[in-house]
Amino acid sequence: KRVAVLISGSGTNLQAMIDHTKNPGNKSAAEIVLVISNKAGVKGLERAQTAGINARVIDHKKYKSRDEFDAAVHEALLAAGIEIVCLAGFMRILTEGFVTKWQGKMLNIHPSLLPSFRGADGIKMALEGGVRVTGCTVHFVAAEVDTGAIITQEAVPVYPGDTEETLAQRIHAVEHKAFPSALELLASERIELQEDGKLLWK
Ligand SMILES: Nc1nc2ccc(CNc3ccc(C(=O)NCCCC(=O)O)cc3)cc2c(=O)[nH]1
Repeated sequence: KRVAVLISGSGTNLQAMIDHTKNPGNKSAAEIVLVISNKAGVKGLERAQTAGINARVIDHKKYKSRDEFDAAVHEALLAAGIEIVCLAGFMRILTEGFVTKWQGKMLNIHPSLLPSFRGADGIKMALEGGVRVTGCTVHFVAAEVDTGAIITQEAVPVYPGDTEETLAQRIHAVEHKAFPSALELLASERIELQEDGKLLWK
């Protein structure tokens, strides 16, 4: 399956997916053929170029509306024959129209055990919430942020004295396993998103 990864920054999850899909031993059903960033000059773009993957910037500030930005992204995905979209630290909320077009084909990774701590700062909220276990969630993208069907989750302990940095590092380590495995499930058609929004294991 032809995969595009949308990023806004360093792209550490992008690197994990590049390493996974490029490793012949994994016999991956996914091939990352396009990386799109909404911000120029971010490390994720260099990671793509180093891996020989087509990378481009679609700057949301250059578009008059969210719809027009999303339409430009959609056009780029169609032009590249994309079948699966992965959001890897992509920080723009996507419009319902775009999400509907990619229903059941778009994955996101979130740094908490959803439905706990939805939104832009899952790690900080877990620390402030005083939880002893948190982790990451890979889910299908639905119009309402961080509510799509859950595919995989990985748990990590929260230790006394943890800071956002130490906890983020522990979560990133499991993200780099969870995202490639969820991508593999979708690319090899072992999972599907049902019409009712529930996950179907085939
Ligand atoms: N419709 C839809 N789109 C998404 C876009 C990105 C992410 C990644 N996780 C994200 C979760 C939250 C945010 C957020 O609140 N950012 C601050 C506002 C930025 C802006 O103005 O756009 C961004 C990404 C998830 C979703 C999702 O679940 N559904």
